[in-house]
Amino acid sequence: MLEIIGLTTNTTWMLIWTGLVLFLITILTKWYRMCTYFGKLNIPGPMPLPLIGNFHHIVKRGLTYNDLAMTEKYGKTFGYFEGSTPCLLTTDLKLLKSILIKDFNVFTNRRQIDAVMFEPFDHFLSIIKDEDWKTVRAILSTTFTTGKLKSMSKLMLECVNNLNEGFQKVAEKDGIFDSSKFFRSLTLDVISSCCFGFSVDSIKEPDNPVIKHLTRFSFDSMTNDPRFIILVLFPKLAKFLSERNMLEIIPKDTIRFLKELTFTIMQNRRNKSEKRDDFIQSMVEHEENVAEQEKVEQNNEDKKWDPKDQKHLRRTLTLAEIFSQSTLFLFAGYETSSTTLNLIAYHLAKYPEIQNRLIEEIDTVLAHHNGEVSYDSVSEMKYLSMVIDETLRIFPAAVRLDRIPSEDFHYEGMKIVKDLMIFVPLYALHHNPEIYPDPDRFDPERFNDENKQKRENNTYLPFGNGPRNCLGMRFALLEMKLALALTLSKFRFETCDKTPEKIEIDSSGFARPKQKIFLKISSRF
Ligand code: HEM
Repeated sequence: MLEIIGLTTNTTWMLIWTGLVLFLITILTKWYRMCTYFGKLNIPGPMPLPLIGNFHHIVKRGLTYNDLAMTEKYGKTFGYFEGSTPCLLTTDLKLLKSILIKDFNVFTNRRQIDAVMFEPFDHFLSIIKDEDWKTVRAILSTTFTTGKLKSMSKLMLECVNNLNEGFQKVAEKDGIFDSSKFFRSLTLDVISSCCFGFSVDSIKEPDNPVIKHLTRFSFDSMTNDPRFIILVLFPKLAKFLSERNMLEIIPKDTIRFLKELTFTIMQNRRNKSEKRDDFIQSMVEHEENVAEQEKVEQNNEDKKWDPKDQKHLRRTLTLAEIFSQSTLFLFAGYETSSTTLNLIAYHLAKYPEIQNRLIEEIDTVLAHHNGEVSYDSVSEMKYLSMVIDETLRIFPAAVRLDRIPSEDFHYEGMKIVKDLMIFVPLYALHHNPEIYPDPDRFDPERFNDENKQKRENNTYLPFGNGPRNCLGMRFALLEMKLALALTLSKFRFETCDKTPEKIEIDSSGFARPKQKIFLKISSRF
């Protein structure tokens, strides 16, 4: 009996030891491959640690500050590891031109994270690839034309008026407000109204179920959120957990609620029981155009759609695809625009002379437009653009661009292999003192015509560049200009005791300030 037990115990220990040794050998082999990976491609970079690669630096310094520190240390182009995933970071202007524009056919796509390839993420324009991306991008672009934006500006102004009502109430008390909270409310209302087709006032009705569900699209700092740490460091584990409903990015009830809402609104628009100048309406109009064109084609052989320039517009989006894009607009447009507005208000409060000059411009332009804040009047406000540009330089709301090459690519002796993750660290690019001397200083003059012309292309990329740049750029700029012009025509921002002296950004990937920004608002009249 004992012999048998002894034998079993020994065998068990043998198995455990063999397992451990095999595990160690696997880790060491993998680590060795990681250590030699970039050297073989002739790309410099830091030594990785086993399993986590160089991720510990991101946790320690924060995503953006780490990008800056590594760029300063390893130069314009280098490789490093996020977990065991090799990544290339570059701020080399010539390489950027290749990646974003010249060799776009090689660098068309972004990475797909397997663990999140389910509804609504699976149809996101930002994630889909190649021809599918081209088609959906062409269809969605019909929503962001000048004509459509002019119409949408009225919906945006309704939301800015709600914001100003909120500001008025604050100004009548002590004037102190949490700037991020107010601007988040604004951008949430704008996305809800323009992209989901549903009008809300989140300052007045914070308990509205739409607000409750939409705000679930905001995330904690990447390095504080275990879900993102698993996604980055252990993508296979993330996929395994996600398939078993153990890694939830957005709660299921929120997806169900918003999907039903989108479907109902879409049906109402299709049967013409309501009409609004928003994204959903654009998609219904697109469906009608395609149906109309098909009718024309059936009746007239000569009027066939020119397949060369119109081929992508022949298809219509499914309801699931439309819902997915509305959700993407929320992801892409909510945090980015609100963070930027929050930081603009902060800088205006800190630099009263800049705010005075901006207010002067707003008053002068509005005097020529019967006092009306509109698409046309804000388009004439040059200094307003300069203030927004400089804020997005110091704090690029989306802190990195990413692409993956579809084939091996050779650049100045380096081999950029197929499927290698490529990142463009915007914070590091925008803080290069050779391009922007004294880079932490807030100076909108960097964006006057003369100074802009002096700089090379691709030195300023808050909205990316090339065919895959930000689809919502003009939408976001319009929203921010309308918000600032209307607000500053009535109010002035000031600092208060609770205003932070310096801003540090977190690792959410959105240049979001770590500190709450409290400001004071006072009525101008
Ligand atoms: C201050 C506000 C915003 C900033 C700084 C910003 C920035 C960016 C950046 C850097 C990219 C990647 C571009 C590239 O890879 O070259 C991007 C992509 C995108 N953005 Fe924005 N964005 C903003 C607002 C918005 C808004 C309001 C929307 C929608 C209404 C939007 C929709 C998109 C979409 C759909 C993409 C993916 C485009 C594609 O893959 O074809 N963004 N944005």
